[in-house]
This record gives sequence, C-alpha cells and structure tokens, in this order.
Amino acid sequence: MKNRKIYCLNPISEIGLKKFRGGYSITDKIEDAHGVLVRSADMLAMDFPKSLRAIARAGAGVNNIPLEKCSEMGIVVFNTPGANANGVKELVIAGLLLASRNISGGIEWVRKNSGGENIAKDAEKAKKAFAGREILGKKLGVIGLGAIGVMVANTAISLGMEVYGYDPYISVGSAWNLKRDVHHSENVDELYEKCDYITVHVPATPSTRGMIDAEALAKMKKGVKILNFARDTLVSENDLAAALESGHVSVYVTDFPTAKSVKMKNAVVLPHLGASTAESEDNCAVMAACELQEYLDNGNIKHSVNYPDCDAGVCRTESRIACLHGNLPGMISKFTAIMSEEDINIANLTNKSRDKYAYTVIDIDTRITDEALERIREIVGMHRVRIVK
Ligand SMILES: NC(=O)C1=CN([C@@H]2O[C@H](COP(=O)(O)OP(=O)(O)OC[C@H]3O[C@@H](n4cnc5c(N)ncnc54)[C@H](O)[C@@H]3O)[C@@H](O)[C@H]2O)C=CC1
Ligand SMILES: O=C(O)CCC(=O)C(=O)O
Repeated sequence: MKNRKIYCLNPISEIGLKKFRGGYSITDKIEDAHGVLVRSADMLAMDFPKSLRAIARAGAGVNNIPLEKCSEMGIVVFNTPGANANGVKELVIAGLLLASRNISGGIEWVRKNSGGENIAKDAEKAKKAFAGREILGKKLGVIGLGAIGVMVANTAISLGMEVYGYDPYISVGSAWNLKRDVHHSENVDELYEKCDYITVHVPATPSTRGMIDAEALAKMKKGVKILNFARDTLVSENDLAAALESGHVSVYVTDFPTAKSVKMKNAVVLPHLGASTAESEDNCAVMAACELQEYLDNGNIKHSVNYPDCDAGVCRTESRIACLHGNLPGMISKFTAIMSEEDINIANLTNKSRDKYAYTVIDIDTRITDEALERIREIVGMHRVRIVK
C-alpha cells in the first residue's frame, strides 16, 4: 500500500484536498513530503527534502518557486492554468471602474461624515469632488493575452470599450478565444500611444521585470490609467511614482501592496485579492491536487512549468520507471543499454523534452534490480529516477 504525503504551504481549499484518494495523507512535516501544494508562499530560499517529487502551485504565477533548482533536483513543478482567471478578470473590471469613478474617495467621504445630521444634503454638495468618466467608448490596452488577458479583453468589448491587445507569444487557444473586435497590436508602442487604460497580464520573469518603466510611461497618453493585477515587479515603482506625481499617469490600480505603492499619489492598492474567491480557490485546489496525484501515481505530467508534459497512460506491465534528466545526446541509449545488459524487456518508452530538460517513462516486463537502478541514477545528467510502479 502506497503511503504518499502531501504538505500544504498555504491553506488549500478542502474540496481539493478531498481529491486525494486512499494511500495519501496530509502531513505537517515538509521533511517527509512527496508533494507540496502552495499558493503565494515564497519558496525561493527553501531547502527541499529528498522525498519531494513534485510541487503544485494552486494558481498561475510561479515566481515564488525556484524553478531551476527544482529541475536540477528532479522535482516537477505544476501550476493551474486558467483556474483562477475568472476571479482575476472580475476584479480587473472592478479595477477599471475604480480607476474611472472616484469610488474609493466617495466611500471615504461617507465614512468620515457618517456622524453628520445633514449627510444627505451634504453629500449632494460634496459629490462633485468625486465625479468621474465612463469607460464606454474608451480605449483599453491589454498586455498579455493569456487566460486572464483574453477574458479581460472580451469583457471590456462587451462593456463597450475599444480594446487593443498585445502578446507576441499568444497561444493558438487564446487567439481562438479572443473576440474578433479586439485590435491586434503588433507593437506595444501602438497600444501605449492609443490607450486611455492599460492593463498588464504577463508573468513575472527576468524579461518582463520593470517593463512599465520611464521609457514606456513616456510613450503613453497624458492622464493614462494603469492597472496591474499581475505582479509588482513588472513596474518600475520609482518611475511610476514620478509619473503619478506629475499627473502623466492619473491613476494606478494594483493588487500588490509594496512599501512604495501604498504611498503613491492616486494609487488604489488592494491586498492581492485577484484569486481570492471561493470559486477560484476551489478550481485551483482541485486542479493542483489532480496534477500531483496523476504524477505521483502514474508518472504522467500535465501543466508542468519546468518539465515537459507527458502522458504514458496507466502502466499495464510489471513495472514503470520514470527518469528526469537533461535534454542531452545519448541519454536514452545510456539507460536502455543498462536495461538490456540486465535482460530487461522494455514494453513501452515515452520520451519528451522541454528546453534543457527531458522526461522518459519506461514500462518494463520484469522488475529492475537495485544495482541497475543505481547505475541509471549515476548517469551524468540524470536528475532523478523513480520507480512509479
Ligand atoms: N492578482 C492575482 O491574484 C493573480 C495574478 N496573476 C498573475 O497574472 C499573470 C497572468 O496570468 P494568466 O493570464 O493566468 O497566465 P497565462 O500564462 O495564461 O498568460 C500570460 C500571457 O502573457 C504573455 N506574455 C508573456 N510575456 C509577454 C510580454 N513580454 N508581452 C506580452 N505578452 C507576454 C504570454 O504569451 C501569455 O499569453 C500570472 O503570471 C500571475 O503573475 C494570476 C492569477 C491571479
Ligand atoms: O493564490 C493566490 O491568492 C494568488 C494567485 C496568484 O497570484 C496567481 O495565481 O498567480
């Protein structure tokens, strides 16, 4: 009977944890975990136990996980594409309205004046200070047309906005889902020059770090409103603070409080609430739990961000071995040669690669000896060898 342990670094929705069938338990000790479920907890400086085979991020962004280190240790990292996209999209739409109508200023005025006898009359006088603009007919630029960006763009079209989308790496699936009225900007500068509102929905990576900087801001229209529900690091905060001070940017709505963003003039800052809905939390937890279980039980990989996806089905032979290794010449011949020397028949072999890394699943007709397994583990470039069955 297998005895697989799952450690939760953040609270994970119960409906997801219930997806783990018999043979699994939730542990409070990461030292003996086979799988980790995480949301936004920072794992960058963590030490991982030898037992750890996979990490599932119940969410989209994986900038809190050291991907290279995990790959080298043969730890597969998953995320849950699209599972919280609707939750984020709805908050972004709220963000568009917060940016165009002074809703937060109005609420604050009512709170401050809540003791006043004549609040109804006073409100009628005070309200001109909180007047805004409508989003109907305004131009919205969406940078990053993935799960969230596509939903935001399509909803904004339904709300009567003119939408410009920019994503040089757009997937076929996203392109199919995008409403045809969305203008395709081939150059981000076009979007900067034309749009009244700009919203970013790209992952935080070294190449997107600080993409909204002084140079980008200078290309935008005077009075532009910027929304950032993706990550704080996409924005150069000093440059943005200066643009808000000068009025070049009229409002900044963000889901990421930082020591700087909370002090910015005309910034509306939320405490990372994009995916904090019961629906998104459930969707992410269920998807993450299923991914972990499928990998631990069958060695199949779906929605990994560091190893290739691989579906070898269910093992029907005596044993299944899974090798996580570098995408290097001669790797397969090295471990199949060892099996051949041991007189082991390979019934099925599936090999997939992704950039520097590769994954091979081998179904064999007899059980492998400890010696053969050790020899395979010692191959240079081998990161982990698992007996899945
Ligand atoms: N506020 C919150 O609670 C949440 C924030 N997020 C953040 O939003 C990001 C996007 O999430 P999803 O849409 O689900 O991810 P996704 O992976 O579906 O979409 C990201 C898109 O960005 C595009 N992209 C990458 N680099 C680009 C660049 N330089 N310029 C233009 N496009 C570029 C990709 O081609 C892809 O289509 C996540 O990486 C995460 O950081 C995600 C979920 C919740
Ligand atoms: O789990 C969360 O609340 C954060 C969601 C998020 O930022 C993401 O999915 O990238």
